[in-house]
Amino acid sequence: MLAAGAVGTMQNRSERDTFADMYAGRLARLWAVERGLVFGRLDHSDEGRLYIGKIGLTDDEQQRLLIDWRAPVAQPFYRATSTAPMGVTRRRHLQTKGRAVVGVDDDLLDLDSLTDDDRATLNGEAALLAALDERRTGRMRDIVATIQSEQDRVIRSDLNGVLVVQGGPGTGKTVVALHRAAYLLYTHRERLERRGVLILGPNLTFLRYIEQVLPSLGETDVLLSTVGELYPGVTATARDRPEVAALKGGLRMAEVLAKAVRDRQKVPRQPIELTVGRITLTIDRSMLEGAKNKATRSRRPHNQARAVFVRSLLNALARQQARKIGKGLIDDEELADLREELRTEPVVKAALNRLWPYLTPQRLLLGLYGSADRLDHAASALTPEERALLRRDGGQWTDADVPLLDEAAELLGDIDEHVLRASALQAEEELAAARQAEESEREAELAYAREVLELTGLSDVMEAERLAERQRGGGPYLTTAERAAADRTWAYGHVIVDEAQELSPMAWRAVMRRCPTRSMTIVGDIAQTGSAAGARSWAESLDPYVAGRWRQERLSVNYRTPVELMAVAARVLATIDPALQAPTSVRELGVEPWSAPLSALPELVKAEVGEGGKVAVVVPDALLSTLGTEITAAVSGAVVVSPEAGRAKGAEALDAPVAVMGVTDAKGLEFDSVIVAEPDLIAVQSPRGPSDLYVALTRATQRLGVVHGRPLSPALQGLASRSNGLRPALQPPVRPAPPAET
Ligand SMILES: Nc1ncnc2c1ncn2[C@@H]1O[C@H](COP(=O)(O)OP(=O)(O)OP(=O)(O)O)[C@@H](O)[C@H]1O
Repeated sequence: MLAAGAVGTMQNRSERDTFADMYAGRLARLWAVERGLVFGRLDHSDEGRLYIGKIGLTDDEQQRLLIDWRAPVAQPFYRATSTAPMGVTRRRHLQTKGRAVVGVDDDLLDLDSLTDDDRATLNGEAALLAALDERRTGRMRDIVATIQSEQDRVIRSDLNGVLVVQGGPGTGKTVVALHRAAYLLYTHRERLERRGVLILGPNLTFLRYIEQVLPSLGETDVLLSTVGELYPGVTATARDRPEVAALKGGLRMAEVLAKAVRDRQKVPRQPIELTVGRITLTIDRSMLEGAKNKATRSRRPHNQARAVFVRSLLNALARQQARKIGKGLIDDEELADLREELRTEPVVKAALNRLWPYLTPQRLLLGLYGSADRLDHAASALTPEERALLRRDGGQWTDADVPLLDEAAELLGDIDEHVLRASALQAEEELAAARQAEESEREAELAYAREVLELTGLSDVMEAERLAERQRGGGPYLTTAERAAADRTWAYGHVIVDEAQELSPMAWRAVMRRCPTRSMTIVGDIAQTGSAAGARSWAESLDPYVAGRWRQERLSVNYRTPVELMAVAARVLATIDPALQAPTSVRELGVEPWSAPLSALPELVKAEVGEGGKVAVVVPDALLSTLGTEITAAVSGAVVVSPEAGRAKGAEALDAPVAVMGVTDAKGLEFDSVIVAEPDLIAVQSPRGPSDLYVALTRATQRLGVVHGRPLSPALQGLASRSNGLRPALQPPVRPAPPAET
């Protein structure tokens, strides 16, 4: 298509582009599923043989060659057992390298047909254990070949309603949620392709970690985002202290914002005098009250109610003007003429802007944070100490600000497009004028113009404008996910929230707005809640929206952390709440967790790197920069993930041999080897510190150590000590039996 070049009529060209896009998409999808394209075979007692793979394929005669794993006929591959064989006599797992089969592993489900030899070599779990033992690459991989039955139930659960998937660390919640997205897109293609699927994750590094999974399943059009990226045009680059995040995340902020908007609709005590030409007009209190009442009764959001306010006030002023110039009673037409004349008078415009300003969410929020007076008024329901926590001048947006911006956008409503365009143009003109100014003035003016754009949120408006232009003007084709990402009011067909226990009540409001049909999958573990504003129970988070209408599935088997490591984590879990149950690990490796002095950290990191695989050092937030510097100086290629790091840094950390990070950035990730520094400092760094420690201790797939200067708490005492590069008590790992020969 591309070689044909851009020739012919406009229609020809546009057809060519459409086909080129379509083929490119198909090609990308086929490349993405190349690894492990076919991984299973089902032998049925009656229907013969079916091959199961990542996508469905037919030959030129439309004969089925490969069944998509999501198709209903593929279900026995995941669900059949020897007690309920679902018509299957044998299930075969195929391991491939490139296009060659390198191993097979059979489950014989019809036990009567087994020979004695079969019985001796039968090992149904070999494929799973082989997959779990593989070294980590820094990116999550799909698990289509080894989905377990309890996971399959979650993946194929009905599209409608809210499904909560509760499970301990490593139970596959994330990977299962991603496979569910692929399954739902396959089964409800028509509905979901149009409305899109949104997946929310806890941080940008995590999004990088999971971003390959859906493309590898042939699905490319899903939007991955964090709550901090949910508001188009704003990127949260800072993190609030726990007490500030907790305050901003609380529902009281909804009322504070509503009040802050009302406070911007002013009725001054003193009348306002305006000189228009040779006469003086007066805006008095009763005119203002009347206009404000009409605007409030219109029940429109602030920026749209402004039109009602302005019209009412201009009518009153026009009548006053008519009286003053001796016209007495005027008809509607004359009234309209006078009103339009007044509308363009600079003094009138300025007065209207003071009385009922157009507001962007950014301007409202910064205006509130930036003024102690405004805070005292709007946030009178908060204590003085709480109000002080909100005070700030400018600065970067934080994750906790984003749901507040979203809430403000609801209260304010959109600004008329022509007003936006005019203001954006004006701001751009100011910028251009500043560029031409004298060198000495230039810097200051430029900075000012930029600040204006930034503070008023017009920089985003212009972004949005450009995007709208792309959409209108036949620019590059936008996918559903791209269009949805740019539109704050987009209603998704399905929303998946991962690490959902971290969402604050204000964040839930923002998420629920994006899914009016409430078709959602909520994935998380209440015991891992780290955010001070996060959930203490699913009911507390969800009942305000779907009371009695959400269903829960539990995942109980840990596929990540070996038994030896999980035993340590379980002791920490018991300190949070003795009633909490750690998931059961599926593997035993014979490698004991160890402890060592903090001073040995750089040496131990080197030793771990020497053993191979990806290494993470999880540290208390307060020590991130010192320990980060120490490790990057000692180990080449080590990368520190700081809260400000964007997606690029996150990806760098995943690819590095060693990554140093706080617990918030380690959420949802996994590494071959993990060293937790000063565990007891992690446990006290925030009110949810013990949960943070539990998260840190459950990130490893193979090896775990702790280094400490402070005494260890009882839960961590008794670990084998390791002060040099040597690993204590290394025992030969218990390996599963080799797969059956065929
Ligand atoms: N059926 C399976 N086959 C192969 N690997 C699996 C299977 N289920 C889970 N895993 C692997 O187990 C690991 C943990 O999965 P995942 O990260 O989804 O767990 P999680 O429940 O989200 O954990 P956490 O709550 O700690 O973030 C991943 O490496 C995943 O690929």
